[in-house]
Amino acid sequence: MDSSTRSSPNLFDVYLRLRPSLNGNPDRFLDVEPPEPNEWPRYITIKPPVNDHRKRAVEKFAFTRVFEEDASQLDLFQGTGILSLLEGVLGAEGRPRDGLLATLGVTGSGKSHTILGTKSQRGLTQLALDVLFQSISHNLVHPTCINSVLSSIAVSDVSDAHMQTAALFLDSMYGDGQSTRGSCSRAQTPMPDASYLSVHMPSKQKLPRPSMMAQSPNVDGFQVPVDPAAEYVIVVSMYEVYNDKIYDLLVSSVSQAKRGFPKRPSVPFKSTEKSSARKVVAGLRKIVCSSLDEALQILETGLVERKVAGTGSNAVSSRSHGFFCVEVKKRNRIEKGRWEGQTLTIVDLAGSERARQANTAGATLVEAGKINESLMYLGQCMQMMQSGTSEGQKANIVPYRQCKLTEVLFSNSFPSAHIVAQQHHHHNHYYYQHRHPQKAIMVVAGDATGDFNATSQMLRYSALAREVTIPRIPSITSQILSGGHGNTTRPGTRDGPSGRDTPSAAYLEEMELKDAEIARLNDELDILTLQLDDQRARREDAETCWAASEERMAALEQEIRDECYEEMQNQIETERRRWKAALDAEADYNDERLDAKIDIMTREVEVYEDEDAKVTVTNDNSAETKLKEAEEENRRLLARIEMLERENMLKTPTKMIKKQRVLKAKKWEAENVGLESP
Ligand SMILES: Nc1ncnc2c1ncn2[C@@H]1O[C@H](COP(=O)(O)OP(=O)(O)OP(=O)(O)O)[C@@H](O)[C@H]1O
Repeated sequence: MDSSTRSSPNLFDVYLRLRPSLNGNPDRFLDVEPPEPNEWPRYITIKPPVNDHRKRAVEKFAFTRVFEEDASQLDLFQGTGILSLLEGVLGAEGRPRDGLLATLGVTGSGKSHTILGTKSQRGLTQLALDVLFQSISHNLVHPTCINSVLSSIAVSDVSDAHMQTAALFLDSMYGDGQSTRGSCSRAQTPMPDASYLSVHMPSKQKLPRPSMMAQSPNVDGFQVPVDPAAEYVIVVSMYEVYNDKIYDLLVSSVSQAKRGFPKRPSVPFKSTEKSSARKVVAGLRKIVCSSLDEALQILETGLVERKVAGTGSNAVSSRSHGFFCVEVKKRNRIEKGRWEGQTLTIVDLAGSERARQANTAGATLVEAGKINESLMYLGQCMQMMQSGTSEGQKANIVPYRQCKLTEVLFSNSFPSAHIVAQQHHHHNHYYYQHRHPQKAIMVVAGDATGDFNATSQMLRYSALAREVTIPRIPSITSQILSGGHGNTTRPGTRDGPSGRDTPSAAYLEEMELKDAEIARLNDELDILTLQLDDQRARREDAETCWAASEERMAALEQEIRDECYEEMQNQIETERRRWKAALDAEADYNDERLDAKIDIMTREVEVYEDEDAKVTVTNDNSAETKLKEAEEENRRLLARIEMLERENMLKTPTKMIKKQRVLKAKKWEAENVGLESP
């Protein structure tokens, strides 16, 4: 197994750290192969537990180096090349590059122990910070000057961050009384356990005190070269990737809730105005630290937030991928130009969990699915990165855009050129800046006596190389020759002087062939069994991802339905208002028309009925003429009636009728006379 051809020389180094067995369990399924003389162990083999009779294949994995159970935190720090990572981040001697340090492992395998340490032992993060601050101590901007450079640091930041000094941030988180700048009497206050081991955020948090944190191992004397002409600042930010979303860990979810914001807002991973070519985690709170103690306090604050903000299930195991970013920014001491620099990102990846072990209830399933999904993509990316293509090609083939985790982890892993704008005498100058790909170190934590399935699955996608070997079953011939076949008499044998069977040469040859055939079939069977297990594990993972996706789709569907409903309601309301307005306008118009008609009618009626208005009417010529015509018509009609009555009387000389007609005529006359006379 030649891993040198598969592993890229500088892009990714993978170390395996084995933790001491919890209960002195002697049933190890993992063994470290003895190294070549003057070399570190690099290979391990895993064998399924003895009670699993189906599988007898042995899997062998290659790593950059394997750290056995007795390795100390300092061994890890020195042996994993973290110093060279820091050299790249400081970039004093050419080839400045970002650094990535990540840990991966099954729950309980010792990831947090390695990367963050315990109450008594510092982890790789604290050790790296210590060496960093030690190295730049003489060039660090003095704490009293931090406030004056804050705005220039903020201007140079490309990620729309909210820049703050550590002093101000810690004051805002813990209140004046608790600050180190406050009274010294507080120093005696016993700190319960402000480290990551404490699960619940106390109602009033206590400022984590560096003097109470682990001091060992000591890394005094470790130095990384710095640029003597430069002044430095260290800017720290922290976030977690949880269910494919990014959350700022330096924004307290408790105070968010107190201010009436129930949900933690997530922050985007996107390209910004100042970083158009490269995506960044945008809008984070970034803290400018002027000492190691401040940086450690920020780290503790973020770790407590990670525990508090998570779900209840988070109490035991970290379910989110935690990111701790240390930006080392520098500028020329004299020219005081633009702040530039590299970032060291330290990642504590969530424990991988087997689908069947995950709780099948709602959120937990989604969560477990998300973790498995992101770790699966991570595995794919790592395998692709280790394949022997050039860096430029890898950028195209590594599928790192599949989820937030791999996007954040790997988008910085490839060489890129991006345009930088620089202000010079009120003019913007643009130039291409070539970025070297980040250097990445992965520490895989493993327990040789832990969960075989989970561990082997994790090793499969994190190791630099993998090989399956089949242990040969003991030769039947050798068994026969050593007399292991018993007393059975076989064809072609003859009785020897001792009375034992001695097989003939032809029989032995035939047995050898059969033996070889059996061994071959066994090998095939083993490989098939192994493949089947692999496929089964993949299927389970895929099923969990599927279930998680379905749930996500259902949630999305509901969201879209709600949105559509709301939009529909809004449209209906708009339409209703429009129609109401149109109806009102119509009604107003009708009212106006009616009013106008009534007006006209009233005026007409006034002409005929309003006695008082007559003077006005007489002045009106047309009305007067009409009146005269009407009177004339009236007289004419009366005359005609009279004439007709007379004719009638002549025809029907009934007294009665005549009398009626006369009466009627008289009545008409009387009325008309009444109308005419005022
Ligand atoms: N190398 C080691 N030496 C001594 N103790 C260890 C070592 N590794 C782990 N432990 C102990 O084992 C316990 C579990 O380890 P740890 O919390 O680091 O696991 P983890 O992989 O981070 O788990 P999770 O994913 O649940 O957070 C801790 O109490 C830790 O101190």
